[in-house]
Amino acid sequence: MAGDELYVVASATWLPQRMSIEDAIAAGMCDQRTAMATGVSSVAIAGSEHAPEMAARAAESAMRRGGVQPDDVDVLLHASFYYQGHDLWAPASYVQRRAMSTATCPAISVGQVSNGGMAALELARAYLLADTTRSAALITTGDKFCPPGFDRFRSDPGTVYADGGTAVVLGRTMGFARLLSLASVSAPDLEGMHRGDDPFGAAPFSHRSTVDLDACKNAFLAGYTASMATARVRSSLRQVVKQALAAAEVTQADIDWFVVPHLGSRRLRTGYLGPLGIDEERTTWDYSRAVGHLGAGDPFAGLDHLVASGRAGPGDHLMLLGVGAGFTWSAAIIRIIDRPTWARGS
Ligand SMILES: CCC(=O)NCCNC(=O)CCNC(=O)[C@H](O)C(C)(C)COP(=O)(O)O
Repeated sequence: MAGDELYVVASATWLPQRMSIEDAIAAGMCDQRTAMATGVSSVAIAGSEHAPEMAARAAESAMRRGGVQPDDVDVLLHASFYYQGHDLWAPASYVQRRAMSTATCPAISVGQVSNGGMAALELARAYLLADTTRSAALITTGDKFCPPGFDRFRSDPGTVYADGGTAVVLGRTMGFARLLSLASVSAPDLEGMHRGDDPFGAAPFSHRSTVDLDACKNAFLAGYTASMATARVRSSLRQVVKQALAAAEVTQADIDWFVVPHLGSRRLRTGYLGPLGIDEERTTWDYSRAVGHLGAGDPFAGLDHLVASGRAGPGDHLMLLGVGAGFTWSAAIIRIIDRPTWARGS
């Protein structure tokens, strides 16, 4: 293997139990209109589990699947963006203690809102390539979008939020897939989309008791019209896809699967399927609609689903797409090399 080849050695997802959308409607958590508009069929909703615990469980599973020992890992990057359970604390170190207790490598938290997993993957790649003595990185994500501060069905209309953890091991040793490229593009002129005209506060929830991204978006769009924002979003997405394809020396026609953000059906169609001209059947939509938006973890959950289910196999090219408030977009191209022993059909 050449010096700069990096592989996905293992992936894993830890999800709490699913609530059907019908039960969510019956419980008064979701209205029929939201169910119809988002097309979501069920949502992973944590009970007593908390975000870093779910991340640690995914990490333990990934390390077991990859035969990775704590001392093999040179950096742990934990991505999240909602409350991790304690006010001033190191969730990445909690994940490290739970999943790799004897490790002494750096454990770092990464924040890029819903693109945090992809940002961590990009940082992990650079960290490993910066020093040939470094061999593996463990990337985890974990979030729990629970009341009182978050309404998973109403805080961000168009997206239904779910709870869960994901993990990926990126390394120099041979894995089930090779990371061919990863590109990222940002549009900081859109950062106000998730801030609106709220004043800066002195403590969380100093302006409202529950996250209301629709209020922020509507305030922002008063000055930056929806059509301008939509055009900016679409052009940035196309740019990052073009960069990732070029760096991998493949074309979009070579992509067998698109791992898409777990957005509602309208947002997915208008923001991704339409602008990129991709068929829903070539995406992870039928999986994502049954899980919900896992915060920073969608790309890894989708990758893990395609591989573990056997739907993605040797020779397949996957494009992982991430988007985060800010906005930042990332696209990664990976080629499946082998069907891991933990995958169906192996
Ligand atoms: C806050 C969590 C997070 O980082 N989410 C990723 C960023 N949000 C999205 O990509 C959702 C889609 N939203 C958008 O593309 C822009 O807000 C648009 C372009 C204004 C469309 O908004 P919509 O009409 O879908 O509410």
